[in-house]
Amino acid sequence: MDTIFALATSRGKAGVAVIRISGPLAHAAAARLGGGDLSARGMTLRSLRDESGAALDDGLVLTFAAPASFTGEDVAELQVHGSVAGVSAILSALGRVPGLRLAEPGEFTRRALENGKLDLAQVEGLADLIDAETEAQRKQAHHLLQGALGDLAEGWRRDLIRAAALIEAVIDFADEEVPTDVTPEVRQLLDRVDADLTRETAGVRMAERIREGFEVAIIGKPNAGKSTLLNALAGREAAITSEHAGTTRDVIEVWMDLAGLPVTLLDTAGLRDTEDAVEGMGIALARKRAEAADLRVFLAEPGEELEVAWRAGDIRARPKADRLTEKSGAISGLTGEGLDWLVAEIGRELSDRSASAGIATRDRHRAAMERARAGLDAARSILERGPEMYDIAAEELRNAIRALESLVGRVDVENLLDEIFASFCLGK
Ligand SMILES: Nc1nc2c(c(=O)[nH]1)N(C=O)[C@@H](CNc1ccc(C(=O)N[C@@H](CCC(=O)O)C(=O)O)cc1)CN2
Ligand SMILES: Nc1nc2c(ncn2[C@@H]2O[C@H](COP(=O)(O)OP(=O)(O)OP(=O)(O)O)[C@@H](O)[C@H]2O)c(=O)[nH]1
Repeated sequence: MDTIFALATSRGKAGVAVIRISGPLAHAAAARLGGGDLSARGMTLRSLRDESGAALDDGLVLTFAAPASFTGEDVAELQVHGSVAGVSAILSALGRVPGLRLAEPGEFTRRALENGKLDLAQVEGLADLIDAETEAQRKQAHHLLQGALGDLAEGWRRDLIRAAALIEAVIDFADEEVPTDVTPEVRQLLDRVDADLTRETAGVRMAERIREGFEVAIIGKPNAGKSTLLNALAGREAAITSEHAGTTRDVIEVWMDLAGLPVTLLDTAGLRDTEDAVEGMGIALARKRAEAADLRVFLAEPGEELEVAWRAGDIRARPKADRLTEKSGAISGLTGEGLDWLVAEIGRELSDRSASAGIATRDRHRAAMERARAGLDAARSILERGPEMYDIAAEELRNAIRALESLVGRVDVENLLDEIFASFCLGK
């Protein structure tokens, strides 16, 4: 097994930078730069030198002995000053140590997976945690990293294994007088797992929104103040505003952390009948994006006809509050009036929906759970046809069990790994 190394912190000026080394030569390599033996697990301040004895930096050297490390291998960390030149000098010196090579993106985590330190769903959680930019994303990713999905899958797997064992006992003792009516218990086990899988599968959609972000479209007539509102919420001039109706034509997207939730706000072309071909294209695009968005904020007076279908949870805000005497439900991007109310409304609606998010967060999870349910449903209906069909039912249950195992990467995932690790940053 190669010994690999990489900068684990991000490149650039920083207080401290961490260089990680993992593999059989990790401790020897750290000792070589750090001037002498290191304890199997510990932390010492060393003067780091290259092979000619020239000083590189003073740094903390941490050692972890296999298997008690992040990767499960011998690991050493060099915690050095976060200097661009200092870090490159140390990385070059490590590159000259025979037997060491630079790690590929995600390679440390890949080893942690191979050594059973993390399951596949935890690896996905780790990737999400590193990407997390809002509180909701952090919580969701941390839950996954802690192994919540693996725990769930393990519980279901145990139930299905018990159900399969009950069925197989009937097959094995078919000629003998054993209490053969195992179907009530089997049915109960299958019903329970089915209900859990149904709930978890339904929660993936919302969990995906938290992972990827919600789209909130601002729509209304030309000149309603959509771009001004977007800029006020974003806190910067993301979109051009003008008194000229029909200013915005493309969809302008602004990412923001809205009450802990990841939101992409969309500013769209004002909706009206127009002779202008380019504006017309902008309006068509506005409708399309507004319809596909998770939530629509209509800048419109009560009773004003809306040109995009209203859906439950959508919000109507009256434009240009500063010109109104009756202020309820009105906002102004120009004066800031009503913006707290609007942000709270959007936040409340999206967090209500987020409550239905499950632990599973990806298409891959949904697909595995759907395969498990298909096997389980097939087993359940085959069981009804009587004991002569039990072996086929047991086979369907084994398919369901395999699908659950793929959730945490116990089986069938070799071809997925490259894809999953490709998105990792170097040093992770
Ligand atoms: N300096 C440093 N900080 C870090 C990490 C790291 O690798 N290095 N981590 C990297 O992601 C995270 C912490 N994750 C870690 C997970 C496991 C082990 C580890 O040594 N596990 C052993 C021993 C456990 C123990 O001491 O109780 C094990 O699991 O056997 C270390 C860090 C965040 N902070
Ligand atoms: N009094 C007042 N004027 C506003 C307010 N918001 C925007 N305006 C003005 O209304 C005009 C249109 O504002 P925009 O934000 O460009 O409107 P829009 O809805 O994006 O317009 P289109 O791009 O044409 O669809 C500009 O002159 C703004 O300064 C507001 O809250 N109060």
